[in-house]
Amino acid sequence: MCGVIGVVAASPVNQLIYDALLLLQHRGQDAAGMVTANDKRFFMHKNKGMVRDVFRTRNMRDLHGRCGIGHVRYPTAGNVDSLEEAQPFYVNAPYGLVLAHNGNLTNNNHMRENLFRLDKRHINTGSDSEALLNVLAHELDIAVKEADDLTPEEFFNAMTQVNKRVKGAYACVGMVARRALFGFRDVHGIRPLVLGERINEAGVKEYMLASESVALEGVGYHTVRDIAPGEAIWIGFDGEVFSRLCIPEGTKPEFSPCLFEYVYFARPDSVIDGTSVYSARLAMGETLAEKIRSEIDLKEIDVVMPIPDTSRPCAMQLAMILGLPYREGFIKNRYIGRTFIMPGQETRKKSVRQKLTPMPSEFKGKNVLLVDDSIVRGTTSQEIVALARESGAKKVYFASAAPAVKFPNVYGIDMPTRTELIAHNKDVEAVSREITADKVIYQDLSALEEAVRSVSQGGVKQFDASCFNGQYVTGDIDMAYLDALEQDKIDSAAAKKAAKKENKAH
Ligand SMILES: O=P(O)(O)OC[C@H]1O[C@H](OP(=O)(O)OP(=O)(O)O)[C@H](O)[C@@H]1O
Ligand SMILES: NC(=O)CC[C@H](N)C(=O)O
Ligand SMILES: [Mg+2]
Repeated sequence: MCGVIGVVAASPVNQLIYDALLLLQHRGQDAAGMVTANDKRFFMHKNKGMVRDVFRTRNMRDLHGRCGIGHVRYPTAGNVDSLEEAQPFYVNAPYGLVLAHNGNLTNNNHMRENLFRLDKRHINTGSDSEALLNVLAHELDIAVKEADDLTPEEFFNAMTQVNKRVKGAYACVGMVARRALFGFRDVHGIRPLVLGERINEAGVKEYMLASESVALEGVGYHTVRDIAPGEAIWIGFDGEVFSRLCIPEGTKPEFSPCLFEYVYFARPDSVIDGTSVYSARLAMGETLAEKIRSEIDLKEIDVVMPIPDTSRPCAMQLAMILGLPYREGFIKNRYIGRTFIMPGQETRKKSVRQKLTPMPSEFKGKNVLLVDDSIVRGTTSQEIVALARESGAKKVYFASAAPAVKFPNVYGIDMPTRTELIAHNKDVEAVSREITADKVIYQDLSALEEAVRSVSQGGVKQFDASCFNGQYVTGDIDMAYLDALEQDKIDSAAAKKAAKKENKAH
């Protein structure tokens, strides 16, 4: 679940993009990058690590220009450790293009094969984003050959072709050298992308595209609107804006934003597709409270506690509705990032204990109801229930604002194998046993969807909820696809292990 930023301004944008990327850090902690542009060329810097580690003063000094794009990466395709796959990506023709991508393509292998065989382009990394950029470059090349020059019209024609060839989730920003900033969103609108603007001191309009509204509001822009599913936008370096729906003829894709953005990924202070994430999380707390009321005698619960950070609004509202005391039983170490998006199970497990410390006085002799936004691999819940018991809790109930996660996510969340999901092939009692809770209560999917819809001002009717119900909105995912994905993961883990062994031997 990466984060992207794009800006066209009247003064240097390096610091602005840096600040906006910091506000998107929760979407990707593994790598970060920025490309700026002046009237002649691009300037790029990217590396592995968090925003603060990647951009040093000396790097910032070299990022010239008043237009630019930025990216924070949470890898879902290719090699997790690879610097080569940090974004943005660059191709030199036509005109010179750079791209930053949030999402994950579901026809990556097929596309790469076609790029090589038909378009005579070689992709030297495993990144789906680099492949996407090459498809765009190829289609732009064809569009400009037919028209002799690149205008927004040719760009939109090329984007319609891209949307024909590329499947999966993609919310992107990019630039054409010396011409424009552009952005586009896949035809189902799975990943978010929002447009903002501001008027600077000289009265000139400046534009920003961002994965989440918090990134643009936090740096002094205001939200104009969400980019629509299948829409592409072109913001010339001269400030002229054009946009068009680039949905291939004969297709009628349904708008299906990712439900997990509201559950976990997005910051609560963002508004995505007209829906406040914070209000959605409060509403989740209300519906979950009703489920708890029907499953547990409330006299059995002494106290409600959130698992910081994401579940806080939900747990708070739930406690209020149930009339139970709300307490902070776990103190979060502010210097440890999000554990779910860290690579490697060992790191994730260790980090949960580093991140959350129990307050023994809140647990001693009490029946506690712990509330989290989701239980995915069960890393957090397993550790947390053990910590609660070690701290003297009598009974430990565990409630999840999301339903059981039973299927892989193929649209930009790194959970590609069914076996790593704690609820795969297990009923709720088996999950309770596994995390050693007295009882687990999951929110029902219909209640979760209704909760988000109830606060939506943007007319969102349906969601991509594939990790809960196994229904993939792009229509190209079946058992064979999921099996192959799993095999890929097993093979690459084995290859990594073998390489490590060989390195040691030398
Ligand atoms: O079952 P799991 O595989 O452990 O995944 C679910 C947990 O991971 C996330 O927390 P994370 O620490 O990433 O971020 P947060 O601080 O925003 O809650 C999420 O909020 C759950 O707590
Ligand atoms: N989570 C994402 O959005 C990842 C983007 C892209 N698939 C990558 O792996 O770099
Ligand atoms: Mg959490």
